[in-house]
Amino acid sequence: MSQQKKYIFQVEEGKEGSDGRPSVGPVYRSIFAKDGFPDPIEGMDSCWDVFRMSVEKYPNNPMLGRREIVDGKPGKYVWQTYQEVYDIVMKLGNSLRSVGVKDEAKCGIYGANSPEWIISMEACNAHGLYCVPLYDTLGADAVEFIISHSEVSIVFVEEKKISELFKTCPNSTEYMKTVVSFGGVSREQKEEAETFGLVIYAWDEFLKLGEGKQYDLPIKKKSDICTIMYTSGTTGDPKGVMISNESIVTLIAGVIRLLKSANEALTVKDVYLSYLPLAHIFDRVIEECFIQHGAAIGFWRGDVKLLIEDLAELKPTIFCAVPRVLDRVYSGLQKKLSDGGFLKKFIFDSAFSYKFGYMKKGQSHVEASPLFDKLVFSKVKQGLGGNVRIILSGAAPLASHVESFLRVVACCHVLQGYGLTESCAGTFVSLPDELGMLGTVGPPVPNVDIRLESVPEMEYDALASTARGEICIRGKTLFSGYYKREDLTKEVLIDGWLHTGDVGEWQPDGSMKIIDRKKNIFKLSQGEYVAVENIENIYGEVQAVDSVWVYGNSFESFLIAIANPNQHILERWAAENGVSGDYDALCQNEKAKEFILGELVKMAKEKKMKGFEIIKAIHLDPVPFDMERDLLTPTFKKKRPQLLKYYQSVIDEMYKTINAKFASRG
Ligand SMILES: Nc1ncnc2c1ncn2[C@@H]1O[C@H](COP(=O)(O)OP(=O)(O)OP(=O)(O)O)[C@@H](O)[C@H]1O
Repeated sequence: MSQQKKYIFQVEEGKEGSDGRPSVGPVYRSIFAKDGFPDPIEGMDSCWDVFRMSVEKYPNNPMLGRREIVDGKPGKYVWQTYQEVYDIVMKLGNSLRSVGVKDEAKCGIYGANSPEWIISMEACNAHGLYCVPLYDTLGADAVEFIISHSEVSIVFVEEKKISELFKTCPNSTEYMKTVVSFGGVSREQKEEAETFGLVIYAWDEFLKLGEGKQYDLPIKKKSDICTIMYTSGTTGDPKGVMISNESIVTLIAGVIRLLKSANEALTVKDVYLSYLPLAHIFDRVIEECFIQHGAAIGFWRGDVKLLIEDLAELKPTIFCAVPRVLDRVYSGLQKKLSDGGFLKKFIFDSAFSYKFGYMKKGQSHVEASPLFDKLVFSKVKQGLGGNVRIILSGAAPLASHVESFLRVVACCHVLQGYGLTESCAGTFVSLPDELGMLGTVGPPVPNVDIRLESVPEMEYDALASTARGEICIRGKTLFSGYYKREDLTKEVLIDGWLHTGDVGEWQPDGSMKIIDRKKNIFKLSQGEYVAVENIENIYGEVQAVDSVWVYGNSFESFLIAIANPNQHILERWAAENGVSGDYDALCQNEKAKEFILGELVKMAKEKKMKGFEIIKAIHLDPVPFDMERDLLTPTFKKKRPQLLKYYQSVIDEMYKTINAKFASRG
């Protein structure tokens, strides 16, 4: 670690481990914080200030937009200005007070992103309430858990989720007393609510309660909690991450500094498509940044099949995505290319190699090939609406082949960020036009300190010349603890350092590469440690599969996998190999399984994976892993305990068959 790292500088020495504590590497900070961390904007102490100050500065700017529906058809985006939104927020706040909601009460928001979602959140911010977001994809069990755990007394709910919310009754009514619909409420729903001792209001009805009343807004402190954000639970029960005003205002200051240092900036002209769940920290902080800049936020219609159409109409300038969305963009483009015939593909591939070649020589994506951008790649840009200048991927690892492809063809910056709910999202982000940062999450943002901690059981050494270890974060963006789980807080927050559970490797330029996850390792029966996400990332590069879940446990000596094949490729293979049957039948076909397994094994060998990392059997599910079956989180991460439960019988059968085969061979 002696060489000069361009994008970070050392602020503390590393230390050898002692008293059972592992060694820690040196503490590093972004070069953009060389003269100190950026202070939050003056006068901005809370989330409420973020919004309030923008209302004062940009009252007439469009803030929240949704598509107007004319004769059942979606039309243009219709906007509410900052001032208009503010007026509704104030009314809503008065209504909240008038039904007896007190300071620091917990207020649930359950539904897909919408203007009402943001308005409800801002009303909570105004009155110092703890906002508790609930993903619209959550079922009654999870909603009940969160409402009861966080003691939510009032819930704002999307109209179509009311029935799901009622399923949590009567258990949830120990705390929940009032429900406010984002839209209307039927007479039956009113009656049902009554039977549970609940009061339910339609949106307009609730707004009227506050009319003519004026309640003072409490003074908000930086240290106040503004949100209890429940993690989506890839590792077990959701945890209530308490996020303070300070975390958010510090994060915003860091984003401004970072963009400025990279010759970028958000402006009032920026437009954002709000479709990633606001209940997740990634989208929440991006929207806070947009609000702080007086920029515009347009909402999707809540249907993934209509996303591209909403994109085309809104024409956003910044497009945030989780890798799964970008994977779909990638495979959609690949399919179009292979369907387009030899000549089109040849021209595309040639243009791609030419432009990528110049980018590798250090040219920016704009300079590398303006001609091919215009002739070949402009269609891809148009597919995203035509105005996107930054694609930001976050929340999970982005496959390198998808990243490099998009960096060339999307004609905009493609950046990858890394963070946790506990670190208020963005902790690392790659920099524009730095091709060397491909496959990394870039250097730290300029408001945190980072150090690696050795993980001896996985042989990661934070003091080695190529330093590897668990990523630890220190700074004011960190959470204030898990709500009512002091025990869990103490496990991850030690001496001010958040232990992320993710393993990283410093790169020579000061970027971080996420190489492993401490949270999902297990031992096979012969004693070998398996870092399953790492392995899945490699198998994920195989074109013949859209998604793969690798499984093993300490009672078995080998790994198996469940995969969603790529339908197009599997059907093409079947046609070429004389295998008949529809897609569902193909997924059952032994030869088809052999083909997919063969492709995965080929990749494993190419990437020099160890013998025990090579999967020995596969099950093909034609239905992609989904949220409906509770197999994915709303940010499309695999819910491993649930996957195991769902596929348990298939897994038992696979192990039985293979073990019998091994036994018969002696
Ligand atoms: N760019 C990235 N590359 C790799 N992993 C990432 C990236 N961004 C986020 N992650 C992963 O996401 C984790 C944080 O996720 P988040 O805070 O959303 O929690 P969760 O997945 O919802 O729930 P849980 O804490 O229960 O796993 C990180 O610890 C890391 O493992």
